[in-house]
Amino acid sequence: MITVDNLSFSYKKNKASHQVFDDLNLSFAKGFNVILGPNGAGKSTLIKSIFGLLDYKGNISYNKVSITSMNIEDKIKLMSYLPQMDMEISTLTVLEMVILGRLPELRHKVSEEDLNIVMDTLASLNITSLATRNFSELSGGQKKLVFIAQTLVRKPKLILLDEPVNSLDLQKQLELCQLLQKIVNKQNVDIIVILHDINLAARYAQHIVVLDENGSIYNSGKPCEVITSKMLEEVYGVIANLIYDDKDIPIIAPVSSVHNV
Ligand SMILES: Nc1ncnc2c1ncn2[C@@H]1O[C@H](COP(=O)(O)OP(=O)(O)OP(=O)(O)O)[C@@H](O)[C@H]1O
Repeated sequence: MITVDNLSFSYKKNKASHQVFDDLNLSFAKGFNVILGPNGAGKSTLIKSIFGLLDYKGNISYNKVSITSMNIEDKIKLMSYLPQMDMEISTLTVLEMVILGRLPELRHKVSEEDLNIVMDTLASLNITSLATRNFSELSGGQKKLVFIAQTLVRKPKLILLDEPVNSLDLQKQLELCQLLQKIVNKQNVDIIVILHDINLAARYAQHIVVLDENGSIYNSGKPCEVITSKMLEEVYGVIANLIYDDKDIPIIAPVSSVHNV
């Protein structure tokens, strides 16, 4: 899966520079990976680096093949990426928006295969009824699901999702995680998802990477190894009780911030 070696990156504007990573090394596992960490830790920057949007130092590889030196066509074949920021306005319908997700595969016209993949994806996200609606008139959560559909129709080997459950209701959050789990298991796809909901991460992730506020790795491993009261206090500054369900999945019950507010 993805291995990150000696990643260093700074955002630069005019003469100012903001370093996010200094010689970061980490590995993701096959399957369902989650990146956790507080605001500003560098989670989005890490995903953007993997997708090749940033000019970083170091090497990122997928199954030992360097993505860093891969050409753009091969990168697009390998990965699809859902950014955190969504476009709000479009004159297209939902169906047209999702078909756009297959742009690299389209050969001058939309084939029956393209349409089948798009319709199957809409059905798997329970949004078939939105297909002919105008995108701009959807709710925030419905728009999010359209962007997720756009990301999935590419049928990539690696899916990168930056906070995909934001603005989804509780049922849709669970359904999306279950769908991602199904895609991982049935289609042999690896995913890396940024989540702020630690309980969702605990339930669905096979491997968790925790970044601390300095953009360093605090810990990585299986949810039950990584999600601890100590981690919640040291990384998130939160006092929390942990209980375990019958499958030994940790459930966190936050009590308070370590700061007196
Ligand atoms: N375009 C940019 N220019 C300068 N600094 C940036 C830029 N984008 C992000 N940063 C800074 O880089 C650091 C990491 O940002 P990043 O968006 O990767 O964090 P994050 O962990 O995804 O945060 P969040 O959970 O709030 O989305 C932050 O300190 C942020 O202020």
